[in-house]
Amino acid sequence: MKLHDPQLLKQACYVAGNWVSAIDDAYTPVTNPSTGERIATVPSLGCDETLAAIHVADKVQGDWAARTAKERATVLRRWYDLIVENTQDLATILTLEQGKPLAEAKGEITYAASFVEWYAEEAKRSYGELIPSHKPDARILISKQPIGVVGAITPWNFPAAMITRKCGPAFAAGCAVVLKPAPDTPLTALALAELAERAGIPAGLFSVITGDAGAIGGALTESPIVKKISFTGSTGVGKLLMAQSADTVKKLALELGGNAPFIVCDDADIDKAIAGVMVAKFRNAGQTCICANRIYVHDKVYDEFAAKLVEKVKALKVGDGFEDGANLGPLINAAAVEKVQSHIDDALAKGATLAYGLPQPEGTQFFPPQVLTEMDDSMLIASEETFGPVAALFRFSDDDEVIRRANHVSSGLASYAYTRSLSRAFKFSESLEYGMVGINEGLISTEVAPFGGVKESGLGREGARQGLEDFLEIKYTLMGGL
Ligand SMILES: NC(=O)c1ccc[n+]([C@@H]2O[C@H](COP(=O)([O-])OP(=O)(O)OC[C@H]3O[C@@H](n4cnc5c(N)ncnc54)[C@H](O)[C@@H]3O)[C@@H](O)[C@H]2O)c1
Ligand SMILES: O=C[C@H](O)CS(=O)(=O)O
Repeated sequence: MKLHDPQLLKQACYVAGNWVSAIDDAYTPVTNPSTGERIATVPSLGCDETLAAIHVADKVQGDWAARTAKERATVLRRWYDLIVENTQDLATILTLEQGKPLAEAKGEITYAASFVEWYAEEAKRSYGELIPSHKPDARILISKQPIGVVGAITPWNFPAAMITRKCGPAFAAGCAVVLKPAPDTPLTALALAELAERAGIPAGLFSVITGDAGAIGGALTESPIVKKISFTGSTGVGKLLMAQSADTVKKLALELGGNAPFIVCDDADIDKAIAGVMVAKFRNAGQTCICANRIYVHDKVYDEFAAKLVEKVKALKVGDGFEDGANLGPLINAAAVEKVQSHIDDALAKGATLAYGLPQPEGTQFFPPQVLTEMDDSMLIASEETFGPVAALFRFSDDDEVIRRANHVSSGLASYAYTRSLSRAFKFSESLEYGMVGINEGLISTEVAPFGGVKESGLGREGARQGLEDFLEIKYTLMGGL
C-alpha cells in the first residue's frame, strides 16, 4: 500500500490519548476483501482497556465542554481540513480494507468530512430559550448541556462516514467518545483518530478500541459513566445493546437495518427512475442500509423499466476497488456472499425469473449484479435486508396496495417513490412508514438532513440540527427570588 503519509496506517489502538499495541501478542488480522490477503493487524483489546478509556474520557470531557463553542469549532474545523488534505490516503486505506471502488471511497471521505465541517458550524448554534414565567419574581431558563461520555459502535460498510456522523456532533456538543469500529474495517477509524489527535482533539477525549466486541460493548453499556450509546449496525445487535443499556438508563441512538421499497408509478419519468435505482440499489455493491431492497414497478411500465434496467446493469463492471472503471467492489466477507446467494436461490425456487445475472465466481467475494423479475411477497427478499447487488422487481397496480405492501415490514429506514403527480408524491411522503422518503431521488444521504429510521430501524437522528440535539440534554432552571 503506497501512502503519501505512512503514519496514517495505524496498527495500534488509540486508548486514552496513547497509541497502544497488542497485549500478549493478541492481534486481529485485517484482510483485503478483493484478494483475501492480510493487509495489517490491530490489537485485540477488551474490557480493561475500554474501562481505562472511559475513565480518562470522564476526566477530560468537562474541560472540553467548558471551552467555548467557537474553540471547539476551531478544532473540528482543523480536523475537517486534515481529513480533506489526506483524502487520497484515507480513501486508499478504506478501499483496501472495505473493497469499494477508490472513486467511491473518495466520495465517502468527502461525505465523512462534511459532518465534521457541518458540526464545526453547528457547535455555535445550540441555542437555549427564555420562557415567559408563571411567576413575576422568577424567570424560566432552558439551556442545553452535553450528555457527557458516549460509547460508539460502528459498522464496516461506511468505515469513515459512520464515525464522523457520530464524532462530529458529539465533539461539537462537548462530549467525549469511546469508539469500537467494525473488525473488518478498523484502519480507517484509526487513521481518523490520528488526524483528530493532530487537529488538537484533547488526549483522552476520543478513543478507538479494536478487539472483543462483546467485551468492549459490555464495558460501554454497563459503565454508569457512559451516558449514551450511539450504535450503527444490524437490528439484532442494536436490540442487544439496547437491553444491555437498560440497567443504567442510557440515552440511545440506534441506526439499524433497512429494507427500502423503491416505487415506480405508471406516470414516473422512467429514465429518471432508472438513474435513481442504479444509485439506490448498487451503491457500495448494494451494501448500504438505505439500498432499494424491493423495487415495486407499476404493471403499465414494468416491462419497459425491467428492460432498461437490464441494459444499465449489464454495463456495470465488477472488480478490485483499485481497478480502473470498477463500479462494484467485492462483498465484505464470505457470509455476505452466502446470504445474497440464498436470497436469489429462494426467489428462483419460488418462481422469480433471472432477467440478468452472471454466476458468482466461486472462491471470491465478487458478486455480479443481478436483476430478478416476477418477484412476490412470499420471497425472502420481500422481508429481509439482502445487502447485495440484487435488483428485485415486484409488480403493483394500485397506490394503496403498494403502500400497504411497502409498509408491511418491521424496518422503516429509507423509501423511494417516482411519480410526476404532486398529489401522489405527497401521498407517498405521508403514508410510507419510514424515517426518510426520496421522491424522484435515489440518493438522499447528506449531512444537512436528519438521517434515521422508525419502527425497528432505530432511534434518533444523525446529521442536521437534530444530530447535534441528540448529544445534548435540556436543562430547565426556574430562577426565582428576583
Ligand atoms: N441505519 C444506518 O444508518 C446504518 C448504516 C450502516 C449500516 N447499517 C446496518 O448495519 C448492518 C451491517 O453492518 P454490520 O454487519 O457491521 O452490522 P453488525 O451489527 O454485525 O456490526 C456492527 C458493529 O457492532 C459490533 N458488534 C457486533 N456484535 C456486538 C456485540 N455483541 N456487542 C457490541 N458490539 C457488537 C460489530 O463488531 C460492529 O462494530 C446492516 O444491517 C445495515 O443495514 C445501518
Ligand atoms: O449504510 C447506511 C449508511 O447510512 C449509508 S449513507 O449514509 O447513505 O451513505
